[in-house]
Amino acid sequence: QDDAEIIIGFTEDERNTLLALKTGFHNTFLDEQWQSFNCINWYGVTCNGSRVIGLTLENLDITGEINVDALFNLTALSVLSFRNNSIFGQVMDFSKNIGLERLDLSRNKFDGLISPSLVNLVLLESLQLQENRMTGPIPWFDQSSLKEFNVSNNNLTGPIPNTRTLQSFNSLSYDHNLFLCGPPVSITCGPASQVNDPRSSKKSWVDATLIIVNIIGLVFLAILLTVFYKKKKQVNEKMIEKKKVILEEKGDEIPSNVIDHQAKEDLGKLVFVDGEPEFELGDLMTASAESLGDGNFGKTYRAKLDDGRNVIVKRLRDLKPLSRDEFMNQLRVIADQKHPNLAPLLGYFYSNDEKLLVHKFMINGNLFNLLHGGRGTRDRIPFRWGARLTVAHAVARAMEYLHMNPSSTLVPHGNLRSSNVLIDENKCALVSDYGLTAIISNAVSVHRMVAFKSPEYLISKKVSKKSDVWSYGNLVMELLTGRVSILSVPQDNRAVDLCSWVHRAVREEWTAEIFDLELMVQRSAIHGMLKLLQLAVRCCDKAPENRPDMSEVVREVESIKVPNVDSESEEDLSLDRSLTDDSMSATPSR
Ligand SMILES: Nc1ncnc2c1ncn2[C@@H]1O[C@H](COP(=O)(O)OP(=O)(O)OP(=O)(O)O)[C@@H](O)[C@H]1O
Repeated sequence: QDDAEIIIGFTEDERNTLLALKTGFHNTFLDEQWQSFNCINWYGVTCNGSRVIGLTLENLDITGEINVDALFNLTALSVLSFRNNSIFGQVMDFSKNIGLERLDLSRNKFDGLISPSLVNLVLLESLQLQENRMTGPIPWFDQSSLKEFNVSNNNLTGPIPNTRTLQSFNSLSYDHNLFLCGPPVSITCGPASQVNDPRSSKKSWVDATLIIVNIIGLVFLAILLTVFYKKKKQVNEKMIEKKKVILEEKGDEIPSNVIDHQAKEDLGKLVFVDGEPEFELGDLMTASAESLGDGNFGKTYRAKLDDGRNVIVKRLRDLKPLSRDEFMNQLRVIADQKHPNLAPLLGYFYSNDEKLLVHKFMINGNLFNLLHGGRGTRDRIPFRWGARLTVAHAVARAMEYLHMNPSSTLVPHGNLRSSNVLIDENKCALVSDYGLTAIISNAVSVHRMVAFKSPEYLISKKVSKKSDVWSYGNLVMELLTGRVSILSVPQDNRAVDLCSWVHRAVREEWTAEIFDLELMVQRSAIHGMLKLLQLAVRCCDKAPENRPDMSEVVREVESIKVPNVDSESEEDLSLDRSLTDDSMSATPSR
């Protein structure tokens, strides 16, 4: 036998397991390092002479996915760290790694549930799962060995189990999750949130029986309600018909609230903002749908109706516990806000299980993609100064309107960011996702909405219209610098805290580097760009009272003049004119 083929330090199964991992990682560094037959030469792998006991692959930019059963053969493993990579997919199953003492998967992109196999690791001392995308509840960890524990910055939900181990860590271990409740965090759990001790089989059996009895009761109730509502609907329809006949006989116009009333009485019907139903819920359900993303408040789909029309459907989640009437009232307030620079709501839907918003589909996508998409490629369409100024103006006008509206909430938008500015078929900028603070649960708003990242919220837990002004300042800085704002995509590794970055640039006098290079081709625009930058800096002032209000912002943006490109001697490098200065308009032609 050839000497080189003698495996030293680990078993053949272990070596093959590591090679399989390496294949999934697509990491050239490991490809070079993990080759020999002696464990001692393998980067990040620790062997005790015959078995693998440690695997530490930190900060290596690994981007692959790991099979859930990938570590089954590493049965002697006591330390595992994949800290600070970009590994995605479900967390692995550790049921065969019973000697594991330290596990660090922090700062990756793991999603799905925290593996329940971890609760059986009786030697586990340290568990670091922070800064991932894990969902669902925290399993019932009660091993006394566990001394370090961190699940912060994930999307975990539900009550924190009441075990001595989990209760011994402070709230920092649980910070920044979608919705964790109960001690040690300060959010109280609602009556519906209950977590069961999985070891209490008797209790589970009693609970299961109760659940079955409840389900039978609910089914019965549902049948009763359906019969009741059908009857009620028939009576209502007859009454409305009668009312219409009387009004017609009298020669009166039929009031529009007859239709509204009818919709209100009809459980599970789409309510259209502007009068007559254009399609039914059934049409949406049978339409072919493409997912556009999983936003902070639900999934967004583009649905193609049978007649070829596209509409946007948002399936809302994490709402306040609103009754049907409260939800409908709030939606009516949102629907009543009409401005040429606000993305209009077409309709909405409420049932116990489903809350939907229907919007017009904006064919030109969002401002984030317009600003950052295709950079460094030939597909990039230059986004010039005049067009950016027009967007700044359009957004300011929409925000001014929201702020002047008498029915506006404490923070009328709450979540102004570049992905919430849409571009319509006329290249006009429209602000979307306004008014949601009124319906989204406070815990989620606090974690996800831009206004709650403002200095005043961090210091005094207060937001106001001026928090929207701060968000606007950040958005304008994103427009001027062409850098990804941390408020737009916090997890993007290019993302920058633009307020601090611009302040530093101004303080250290490297102002020339502030502006997006794409803007610098038009030298005569510098004066206007500096004016807009000064305005953005004021909007981002730490003290809300020093920020201008939105009306003042509109006036200042309007005072900035766009130089006439034709009269300039300078070179405009843009070949594709489709998104240059003249093509963007502040007001859509409808
Ligand atoms: N009416 C629309 N027309 C076209 N694209 C839209 C429309 N509404 C939303 N989108 C796009 O769909 C994607 C998902 O939107 P969604 O609002 O769910 O999440 P988001 O904007 O990324 O974050 P957030 O939940 O904080 O608003 C985004 O790229 C958004 O720009």
